[in-house]
Amino acid sequence: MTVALPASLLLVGAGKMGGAMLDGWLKIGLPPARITVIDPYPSPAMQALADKGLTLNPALADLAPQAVLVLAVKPQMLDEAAPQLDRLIGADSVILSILAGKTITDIKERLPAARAIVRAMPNLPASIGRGVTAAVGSSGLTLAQRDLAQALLSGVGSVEWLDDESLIDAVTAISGSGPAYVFHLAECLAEAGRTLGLPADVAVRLARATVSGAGELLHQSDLAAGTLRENVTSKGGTTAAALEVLMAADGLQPLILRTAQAAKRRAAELSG
Ligand SMILES: NC(=O)C1=CN([C@@H]2O[C@H](COP(=O)(O)OP(=O)(O)OC[C@H]3O[C@@H](n4cnc5c(N)ncnc54)[C@H](O)[C@@H]3O)[C@@H](O)[C@H]2O)C=CC1
Ligand SMILES: O=C(O)[C@@H]1CCC=N1
Repeated sequence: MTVALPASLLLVGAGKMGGAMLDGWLKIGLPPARITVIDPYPSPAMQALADKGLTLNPALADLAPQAVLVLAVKPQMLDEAAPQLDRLIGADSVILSILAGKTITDIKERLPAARAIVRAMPNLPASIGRGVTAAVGSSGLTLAQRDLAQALLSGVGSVEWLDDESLIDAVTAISGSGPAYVFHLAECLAEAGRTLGLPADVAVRLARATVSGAGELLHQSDLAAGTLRENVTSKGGTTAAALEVLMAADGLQPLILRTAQAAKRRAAELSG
């Protein structure tokens, strides 16, 4: 079943993540003429889209209620952004929030007119249509509104619907922030390569190709990550020697756990 894209969509905050999602929505056929963007510091890409029919920073008093309002400002900017939005919420409007930490209750407090809210946590690979988003719907969300949110979110990658909003902070710690951990792995591999004597530019290229190639293999393969790891590991070989360090009791797993716990704690601090 093809679900229609929204008749009107207001994107509040078109930075790295809002901009990435917008790119995806344009690619799946949402016409620029149906999109309005509010951002005090619009990127050149946003200005270019305005030339193609997207409405950029209009007088909000002139705007009709919107089918979908996407909240994509920093969580700390919600208080500043919200007051002007309430009158743009109609009886059937869906609020789609991607703000880390901000709960459905937090959003309802700022937008009293909101009935249907989807709290979602996407990630940056959305910019190439390869994101993963976990989402949870508020009590007032109808099936049709959930389908509309699904149509938008699946336009930028895969979607996991959750019943329990309290899990979203854990999602933020794993897949929301997760791409940064992977990019840092590429930085660490390159640094290790330099320390082992490789020219810096060669080390950067090897690390980048290794992380992206392994990621793509994981994407294309049906095999579990552990099986793919074993496929690299010859008995008594170099990878086995490396993994003895990486998989030691004080190796990567406890470090990643502490990493994710720090992110989850911060998400909780951003609520309210
Ligand atoms: N960057 C990421 O990988 C992810 C970010 N998020 C969430 O997305 C949201 C945005 O994060 P980023 O895109 O990284 O930040 P960003 O700083 O790149 O984008 C925020 C945008 O909001 C604009 N803005 C500031 N005040 C505004 C206002 N009053 N009205 C409208 N726009 C305003 C800024 O000019 C900026 O373009 C955050 O709430 C974050 O938790 C969620 C998942 C992943
Ligand atoms: O760093 C942040 O707070 C946001 C949420 C997940 C990724 N970026």
